Amino acid sequence: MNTAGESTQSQVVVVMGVAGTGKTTVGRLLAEDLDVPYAEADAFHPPANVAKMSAGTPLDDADRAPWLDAIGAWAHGHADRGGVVSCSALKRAYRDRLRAAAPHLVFVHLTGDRALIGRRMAERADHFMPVALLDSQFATLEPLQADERGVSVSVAPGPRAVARRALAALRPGHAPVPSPVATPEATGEAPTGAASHA
Ligand SMILES: Nc1ncnc2c1ncn2[C@@H]1O[C@H](COP(=O)(O)OP(=O)(O)O)[C@@H](O)[C@H]1O
Ligand SMILES: O=C(O)[C@H](O)[C@@H](O)[C@H](O)[C@H](O)COP(=O)(O)O
Repeated sequence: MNTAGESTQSQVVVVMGVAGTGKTTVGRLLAEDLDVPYAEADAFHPPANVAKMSAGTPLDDADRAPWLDAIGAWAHGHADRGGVVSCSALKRAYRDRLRAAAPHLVFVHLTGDRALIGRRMAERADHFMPVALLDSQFATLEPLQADERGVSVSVAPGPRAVARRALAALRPGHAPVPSPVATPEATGEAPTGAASHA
């Protein structure tokens, strides 16, 4: 990753993935480690979006457009200082929209299977997002493609390990091809996209 040889410190990192995958938890840890501001995607939703999800209806592209634009504006505004923002960014088109506002974004896709994420969501208290929407989140999800700057990290381990693995994957000079001592299985991370190959 870091094809341009940039320091992770001055990058804006988008922590993406389906609801309940740990974007908030891991995103905060990453921001702390990088010593950059953190922003929570849910804070950018218009109230109507929160009401819709709370009622058990998935958002559509039109609902997500102003939300993505608000997150893109935040990312653009933090391009110099760096930052970490959570955002499900489920579709390629959504990530394109974010990149249109902030071209140098790098994505950390947190991945986990439906059963694990469903359990974690069910245990999470005081959150508007119903577990019932998880199937639609997985159905909508389009993983990072080969030309997108980013890495995928499994959320099977605890949050600190996930954050550590994400940071390692983001570091300049990260091994482009998994070596025998650092396979995706061993590290819990699955490099994806052009960025992970730098
Ligand atoms: N790696 C992890 N291991 C165990 N539990 C986790 C992990 N990451 C997040 N959690 C827990 O899972 C729930 C969902 O995490 P959260 O950060 O709110 O996800 P998201 O922001 O993607 O919806 C929370 O209760 C959180 O404490
Ligand atoms: O695009 C969407 O459908 C929503 O933005 C969704 O992906 C997001 O995850 C919710 O805001 C729930 O919040 P959590 O991801 O924090 O559960």
